[in-house]
Amino acid sequence: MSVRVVARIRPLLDTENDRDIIVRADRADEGKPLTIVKIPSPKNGAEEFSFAFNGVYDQSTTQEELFTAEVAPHIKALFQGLDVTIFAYGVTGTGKTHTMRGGLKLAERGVIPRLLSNVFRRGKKIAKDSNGETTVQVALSYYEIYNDKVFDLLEPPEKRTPSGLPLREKDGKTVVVGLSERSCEDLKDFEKLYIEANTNRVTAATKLNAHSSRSHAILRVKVTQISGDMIRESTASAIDLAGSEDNRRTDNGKERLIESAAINKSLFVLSQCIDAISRGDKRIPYRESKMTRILSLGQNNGITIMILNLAPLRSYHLDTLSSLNVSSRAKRIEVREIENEIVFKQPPRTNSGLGGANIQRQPLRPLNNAHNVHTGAIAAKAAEKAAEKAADKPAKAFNVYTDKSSKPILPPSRATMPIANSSQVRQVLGNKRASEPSELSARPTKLVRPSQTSLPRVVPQTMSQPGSQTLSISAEQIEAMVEKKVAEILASRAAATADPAPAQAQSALSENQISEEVRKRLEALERRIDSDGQDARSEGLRYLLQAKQAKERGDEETALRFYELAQPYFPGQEKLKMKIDRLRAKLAAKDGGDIPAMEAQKPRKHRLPKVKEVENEDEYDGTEADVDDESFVDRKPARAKAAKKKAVKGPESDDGPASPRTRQLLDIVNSRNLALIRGLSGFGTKKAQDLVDHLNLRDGEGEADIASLSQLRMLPGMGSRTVERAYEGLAV
Ligand SMILES: Nc1ncnc2c1ncn2[C@@H]1O[C@H](COP(=O)(O)OP(=O)(O)OP(=O)(O)O)[C@@H](O)[C@H]1O
Repeated sequence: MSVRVVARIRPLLDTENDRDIIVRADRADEGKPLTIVKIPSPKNGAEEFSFAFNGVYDQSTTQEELFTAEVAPHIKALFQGLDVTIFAYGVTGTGKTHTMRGGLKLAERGVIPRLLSNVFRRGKKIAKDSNGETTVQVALSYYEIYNDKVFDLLEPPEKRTPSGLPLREKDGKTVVVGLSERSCEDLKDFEKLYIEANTNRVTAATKLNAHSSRSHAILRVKVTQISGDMIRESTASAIDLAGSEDNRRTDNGKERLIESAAINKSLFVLSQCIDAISRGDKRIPYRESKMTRILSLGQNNGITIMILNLAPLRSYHLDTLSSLNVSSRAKRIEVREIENEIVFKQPPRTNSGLGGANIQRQPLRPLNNAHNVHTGAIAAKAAEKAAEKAADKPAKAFNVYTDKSSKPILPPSRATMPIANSSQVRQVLGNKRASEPSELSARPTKLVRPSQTSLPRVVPQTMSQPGSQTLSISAEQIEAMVEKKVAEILASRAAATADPAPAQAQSALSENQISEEVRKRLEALERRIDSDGQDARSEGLRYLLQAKQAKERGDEETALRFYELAQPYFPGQEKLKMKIDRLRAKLAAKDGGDIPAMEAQKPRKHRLPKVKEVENEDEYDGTEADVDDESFVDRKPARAKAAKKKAVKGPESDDGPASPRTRQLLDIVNSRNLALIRGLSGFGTKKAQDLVDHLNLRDGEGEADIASLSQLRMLPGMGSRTVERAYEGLAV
């Protein structure tokens, strides 16, 4: 089944005026359910765009109607062993939290409390119908992803470590290592835990001078059915994503931009994943952000429902178009519906392999079920009781009331109709980046303006990971870079948003364009990067990897965005800068010069000799191939200079024929044979692996073998000393 994508248009708030309504729900045919969202073109109000969804819920839709139509039908499947994921996507203030969490009153309860209520009710029924032979246990995990770091919300904020909890792949699923899990007997238990956890979320956010809605919140409800020695586990995940708004249209200060960059990055990666899946690419960039790793859209077996929340107002116009574009593509994602199999109780394992102080253990699963068992423990009844004292209530806390049986309501637009064809989705804009009417900034925001001091505190979290080589960068520089970078990213994002044509044109470019070989190499590099942990260099490399992949598919706008994201990690690197400049100029030439003026006018100087001098913009075509993308990685300007200097008086000059020893060294290097390279003097496994990865990357770009020692010295992680040691260590 495809990911089911439904849109929900929220009603007007008291302060909003119905004159400003521009988004409306519609149906494909008279008498059919609502499946279409209509919105005018920002450039020409007379023109209207239509986006088709599996279901559309208009302003009058109640919480109960939405739940009954979209979530309740899947509770049965959950108990049959299928995992269910429900996530809310949309701009800040469009009703994601209202939809997922809801309000205080019974009728205002959102998807999450209703889901729990239904789960408990069904669990009780199963136990009763089986005369107590089957017991149903419910356990909760609740965590947030803030600035691409995972924090347990069932633990008090004081217990957080700056780097958050790590993720691991286990049996084909992404698990959060060390995440706590609490058993939950009934709705009251749940209410207490949930309120306490949301208080933790607000407290933690306040400490950072941020707003809790700037993180993605993930509630995981694990249902374990035990019958004799048989166990069946399944999980319902309810995810309230952070707002996907464009910062140019909010009153975000510079400080918030760092945080926004993390949100934008994860949501951008999400949209990249959606694009890649809908194009049928083999490689989906899940690993580029924690949120997408956890969400694993289209990878997880089970049922996925994406709720796109929309505000009907003009002040959200461009953001609404952007989110409509992303989510309407998500419909094409196919999800395998595979039940989690029943497993049998076995003696507990002594070591699960996953560390972490809080990790719970679970019974050993038979290996033949390993592909779909859940990790994480069945939280024992003796699980830690929630702290008695709930401090300040969260801003949007709600009460869960005992469940009253409610009249089932027919789904207003439970559409099983096939997705409308793409012709129904109108092209939105031309190529030019949309300028914003001034009224677009008028919408309310929930963002808290932080103090000036928050920037240096937040930035080093990202930049100062172990292994980072970019620490010399000052807070001011970062601030300037971030400001510039975000402005640029958002400018190009708006352009992409305003014009879905390139994305659709891209879908015509098949993934065959990335050869199998290149894909393998990229994946190898990705794994390598991943194993490097979270250091800033890895982060930079990830962006470079993304950029290269985008370039491979001919998506230069995306490539540019990723190169720009990578830039702060490789400060002072002329090659990268030139690459960015060139791409900008090239795109500007395509777009008729409509790029941020400050960039378009940049003088092109300090070119490295290797790069072809460019006289006019036409000549940019084809100049990419002669630039080694990653040659700046691991290299500070001073170091590059030193390497150059040494190249002249190295083991041997590159002039004239290579000596036998040089030949021998180059042969070993060019063999790409890990064992041989590791055998070189001064090479450890990591260095050897880095070199092989890099050579593979060069291959993917059609670059020739390493022909000289000076060329070798210029490779990432090499340098003169390494080359000298390897050279000296060779017996001729
Ligand atoms: N369907 C609805 N009915 C009534 N009020 C709604 C509805 N949807 C949203 N609202 C109201 O709109 C406001 C914004 O909603 P909410 O906070 O849920 O947005 P959000 O998308 O979660 O924003 P953020 O990304 O900042 O968390 C709230 O006051 C909420 O009560």
